[in-house]
Amino acid sequence: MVTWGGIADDFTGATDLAGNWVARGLRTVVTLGVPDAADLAGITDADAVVIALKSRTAPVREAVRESLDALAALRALGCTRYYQKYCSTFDSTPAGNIGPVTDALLAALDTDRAVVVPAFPDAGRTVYQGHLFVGDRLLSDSSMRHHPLTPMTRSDLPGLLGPQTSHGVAVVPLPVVRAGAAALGAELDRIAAETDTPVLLVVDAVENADLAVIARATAHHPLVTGGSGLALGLPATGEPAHAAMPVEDGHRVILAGSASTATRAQIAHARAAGVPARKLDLAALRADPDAEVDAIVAEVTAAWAAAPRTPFLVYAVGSQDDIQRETAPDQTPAGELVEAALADCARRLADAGARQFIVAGGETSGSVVRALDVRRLEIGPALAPGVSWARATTADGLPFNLALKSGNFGATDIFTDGWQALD
Ligand SMILES: Nc1ncnc2c1ncn2[C@@H]1O[C@H](COP(=O)(O)OP(=O)(O)OP(=O)(O)O)[C@@H](O)[C@H]1O
Ligand SMILES: O=C(O)[C@@H](O)C(=O)CO
Repeated sequence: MVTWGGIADDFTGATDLAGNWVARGLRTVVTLGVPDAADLAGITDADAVVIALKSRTAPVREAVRESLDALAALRALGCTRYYQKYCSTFDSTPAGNIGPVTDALLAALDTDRAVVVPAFPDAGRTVYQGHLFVGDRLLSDSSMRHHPLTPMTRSDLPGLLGPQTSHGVAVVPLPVVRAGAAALGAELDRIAAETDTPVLLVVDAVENADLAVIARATAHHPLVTGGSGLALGLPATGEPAHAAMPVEDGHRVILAGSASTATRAQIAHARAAGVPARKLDLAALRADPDAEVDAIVAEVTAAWAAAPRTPFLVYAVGSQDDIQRETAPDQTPAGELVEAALADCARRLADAGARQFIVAGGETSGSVVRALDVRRLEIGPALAPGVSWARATTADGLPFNLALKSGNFGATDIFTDGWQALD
């Protein structure tokens, strides 16, 4: 019976949440986009279903509509609890899309509160006094300050969320969490009873033990919101529930559209280790995208011919200077060019025999996975906190091994050593 329904605002985030549910013993399926009736009928024996949307940077109305469609699909599956998954670095703008989606889900579920828990200590995300930290830095002092789509220039969650929601936002500090689930639950009740309108409750958490307390205190809440960390706070229902993941025989490719610091370090490491690589040429893409993709495919297939088991890395950003933030009004933004090119590369390289993909970046993963026409993922072993191998099948039944890596997740050697589970 499906209990949990996840609504994730990007594809890497969806596999991140799914991986953590799997780690707690929940059999979890990820659908890419809102599932139709046929997709729903194919979901059997799952405890949790995550619907991956590409709504993080979509227009607000679209993000809300898609999230409500996802909620309706999850309700149709019989879910009784819902998890709005957004980025552990709270990627959003003053317009949204975190707050508007939470408001809409609260209204649709007719509930008066939702906790806000971006903390994911295993990945270095902690919340203290309502402020979000990335490692030892405030969010606004981290590399997220320079994100090409959602630059995060402040760290206080009420300040970030306030402009995005029509509801009140309260902070529940760490000592209340450390007082245990009963005390935390009583405090959440007290705050919720103070107003007639729903309230968003930012709860501090710096360790997994704090997440376990929050999970217990919210066990009766229809809706929780956060990064994936809160899923790790659930009581384990058994051994990790990884899907069997047959290794698909074929070539390996890494597609990195992410501009994040961790991805850049992973690219530098892979290049230093001799992984054949090609950086997208933005000027060439602007001039003639098909010709640039033709040239990439020719280079990758030649490299595979020489070394069939060696992955090839196609990437967008080697250093901060590569990021083009401004474009003339009549020009396609660089990010769109990159996503379209990597999506095209994915399709063409799959036709040429690629069966094992690591894709870096949430937006990038959305574009790539759509181009591959993958409808659902079954989650396999983890490569890093928040990153798992998955078995993917296209609408035509073509199977892949796919790992969708969030921009700032994964150790430096993930592009060289992340393949071990497939060896
Ligand atoms: N040179 C560039 N100039 C501007 N934008 C770029 C450039 N290269 C890539 N991009 C865009 O930057 C965006 C990066 O977002 P993406 O979500 O893929 O990665 P990320 O933010 O690092 O990952 P995550 O969302 O998982 O944290 C994509 O839309 C990508 O196309
Ligand atoms: O929560 C995270 O940090 C990731 O799953 C993510 O959403 C990055 O795109």
